[in-house]
Amino acid sequence: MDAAIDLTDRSKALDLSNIRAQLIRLEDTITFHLIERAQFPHNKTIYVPGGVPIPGSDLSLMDYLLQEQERIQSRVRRYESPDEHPFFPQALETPILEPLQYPQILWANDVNENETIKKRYIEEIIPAVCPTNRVDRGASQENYGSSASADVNLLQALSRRIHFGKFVAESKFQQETDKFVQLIKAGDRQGIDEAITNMKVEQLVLKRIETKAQTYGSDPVLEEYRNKIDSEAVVNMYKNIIIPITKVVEVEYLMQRLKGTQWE
Ligand SMILES: C=C(O[C@@H]1C=C(C(=O)O)C=C[C@H]1O)C(=O)O
Repeated sequence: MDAAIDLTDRSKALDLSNIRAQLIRLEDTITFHLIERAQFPHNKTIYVPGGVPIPGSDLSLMDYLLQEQERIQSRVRRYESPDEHPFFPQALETPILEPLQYPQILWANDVNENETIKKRYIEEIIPAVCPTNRVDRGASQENYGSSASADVNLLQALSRRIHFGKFVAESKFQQETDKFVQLIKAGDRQGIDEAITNMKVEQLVLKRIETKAQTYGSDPVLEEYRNKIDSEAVVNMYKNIIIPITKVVEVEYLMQRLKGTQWE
């Protein structure tokens, strides 16, 4: 997919204020996808391999839909973009569109936190945002397809947001190269984590996402349409899952940053 931030312009892509603006924009995407998913109950069956019989596949319904979505979107070069990371890399196909000419912005790395993202999404995020009090009445009566479609949109948005940590890390590396070279050469992950942490920005993110969840989750006119999403659950998701995994991406990206450089 062609990214909203111009990744064909290296200086713009590594401007920290531009990157943070993109993270803010992704808050809207994630909040609206959460509201969509929270319409439906947990529907735990769609996350269980074999829970819904799929001809020719032993994947869960959600994994199957995610894999096939990535397959078709790879054909319009979604995964050529440096800010996109597949959950099923083995399913990607050759794009039918001509490749975009991306300059080298990020250093070569193999950081991909999607397995962690998906595991925590299924085990922690869905139970927190979806009503779990309804009995699952099975495929013939529950919105399995709509739930899985909303999951795919959400997981792709969460993956993009979290892996934007690579651009943040590269930007910070270029701003304080000597400091990060020393920490990376020492293998000091804790020190790198402290160096990339900006608590003021994190607090602003949490305050903003709480306001967005409350605002987007309520109809501006009809009183009865309020709290379509649990804003506390959304804040906890950012605080305990999204921001921490983003920082893991930053740290692990930086741990690979000296490969092939004069500092190695
Ligand atoms: C993304 C950044 O790096 C870190 C991660 C943040 C996040 O995931 O929201 C916010 C601030 C930093 O602790 C940043 O500095 O903007």
